[in-house]
Amino acid sequence: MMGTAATAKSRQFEEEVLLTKNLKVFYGQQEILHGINVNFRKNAVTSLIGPSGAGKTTFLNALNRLDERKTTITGEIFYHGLDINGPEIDVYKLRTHIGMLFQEAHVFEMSIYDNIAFPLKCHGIKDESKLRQIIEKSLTKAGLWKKVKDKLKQSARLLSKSQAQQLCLARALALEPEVLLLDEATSLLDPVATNTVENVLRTLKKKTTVIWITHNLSQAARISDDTVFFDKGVLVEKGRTKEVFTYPKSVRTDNYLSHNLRR
Ligand SMILES: Nc1ncnc2c1ncn2[C@@H]1O[C@H](COP(=O)(O)OP(=O)(O)OP(=O)(O)O)[C@@H](O)[C@H]1O
Repeated sequence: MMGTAATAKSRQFEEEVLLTKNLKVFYGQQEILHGINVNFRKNAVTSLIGPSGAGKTTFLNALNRLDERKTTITGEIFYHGLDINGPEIDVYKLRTHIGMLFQEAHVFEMSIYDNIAFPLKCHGIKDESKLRQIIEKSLTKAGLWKKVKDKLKQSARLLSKSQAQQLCLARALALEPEVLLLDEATSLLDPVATNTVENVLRTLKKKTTVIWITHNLSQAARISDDTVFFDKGVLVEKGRTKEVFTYPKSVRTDNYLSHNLRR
């Protein structure tokens, strides 16, 4: 049994799904992120907003160890208290807990079915009926099941851009990640698909911590519980979305929002 102090610590990690401490990211000699300290609330949707070049993507990629060959990282990123850059961390496994969706849909050169089945098989799920069950469930969650249920064996390349992105969302959801990172994942979608993804994010937050980058400020205001404003590699402000949008604490946030919300 754990002692009281250990129990309190594990409870703290339970709540602190993901947090960064003095996180700096460098491309070569250039420091892009200047010491980011942030804690993401469990099962909340957090929007990362800010001007182009602020470092949002660099930050998001660091949370998934995506750019590690190109960047140098100092400081720490903790996932339930574990330093994700620690030597004992299996990146492949980490990414089953922290999933990611990009602006462009990256479908595999495979059937719609196999696009979802492949990663599941890699993680040891081989039973066909179990696979079918997960595939149907995740395609339903992503709002695509009805459209593709009769053509699961067709190439995923035949899907429209929006449908391909929904397939990528289904693929990410199939692994039931605890954290889902999205980098402008709806910016190339049609309005119907955008609405579907927004609804998925709303329902996901019962079980999932969502962190996403969006340039669409009304979307951020609509969907997210919390908002983080980045500018020039600095985290300028973080708070409840309503507060950040209504009473920003920083003049920099205020200027950015008033300039960009009007457009
Ligand atoms: N591969 C790279 N090599 C060198 N510098 C890079 C690289 N990728 C990004 N940068 C630099 O890092 C800084 C932050 O870029 P980043 O893409 O993280 O910003 P962003 O806020 O996501 O911008 P956007 O909203 O336009 O996507 C920029 O100055 C950019 O030029």
